[in-house]
Amino acid sequence: MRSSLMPLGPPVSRDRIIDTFPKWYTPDASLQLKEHFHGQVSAACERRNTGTVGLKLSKVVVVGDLYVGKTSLIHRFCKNIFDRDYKATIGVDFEIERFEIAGIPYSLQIWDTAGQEKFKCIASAYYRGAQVIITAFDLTDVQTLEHTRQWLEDALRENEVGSCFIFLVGTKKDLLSGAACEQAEAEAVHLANEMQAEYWSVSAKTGENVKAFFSRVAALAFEQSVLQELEKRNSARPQVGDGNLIRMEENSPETQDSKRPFSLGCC
Ligand SMILES: Nc1nc2c(ncn2[C@@H]2O[C@H](COP(=O)(O)OP(=O)(O)OP(=O)(O)O)[C@@H](O)[C@H]2O)c(=O)[nH]1
Ligand SMILES: [Mg+2]
Repeated sequence: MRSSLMPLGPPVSRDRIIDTFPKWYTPDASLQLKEHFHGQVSAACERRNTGTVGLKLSKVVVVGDLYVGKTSLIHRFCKNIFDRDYKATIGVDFEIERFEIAGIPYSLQIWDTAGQEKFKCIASAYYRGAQVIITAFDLTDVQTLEHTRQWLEDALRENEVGSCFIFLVGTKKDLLSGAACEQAEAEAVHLANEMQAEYWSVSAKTGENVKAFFSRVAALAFEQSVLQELEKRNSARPQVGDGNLIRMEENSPETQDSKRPFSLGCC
């Protein structure tokens, strides 16, 4: 199941309002290079005609080795806190973050999973139904980058092929600078391309890029949710066919159009 219904709440905070399509971190490893919402999505949002999108929770799963900073990244974004002390995640945890995107309410359910081997079987039970998979590694520890392939493989096994946006995120950016940072990022960008992932460097300690990163995640997931909603509606729309029969039209130009971003933008 991709998402579940949730009740409407109070207005979202100002820094969760997204009006323009958030940009990528680097064009060398980006899922989409466009700078605006898809035309059909903007039109649907203007008409407030996005169906149940505003009532659903889109699932985001964060995976990666222990100690890379998954919990810290989520806590920096959702609670604006940073804890220097390490407290291992046991199994899984989640946060719900509410946005308003192009005037439409939208929510992410962000799942924080344990990196420790002994909790892996508990955590992996929660991979299913992810719209976004975030594979995190520590920019100062190349081994954790190497392990992201395996984390991604495990998460994808529980999901339909091509149904998830994939991000590769280098954490603890504050600990690296200059040539060392460039070298680590270059290796990560290379791997991100192999994984068909979008690459970001972040720091939970300073907050660098954290909000921009999650805004990008939310906008890509939102756009996909709206397009899926429109596609569902279009393909179910009855049309009068030859001989005055009512038939379901699968190949209308509108339906074809709304499919295009999936092949371009999604993994
Ligand atoms: N300097 C610095 N330290 C960080 C950053 N992010 C996390 N840390 C530290 O790294 C350690 C591990 O962070 P966690 O967020 O608990 O790591 P985790 O990936 O959730 O670990 P598990 O739950 O065991 O999988 C903690 O001591 C954090 O304070 C960062 O951006 N910069
Ligand atoms: Mg943790």
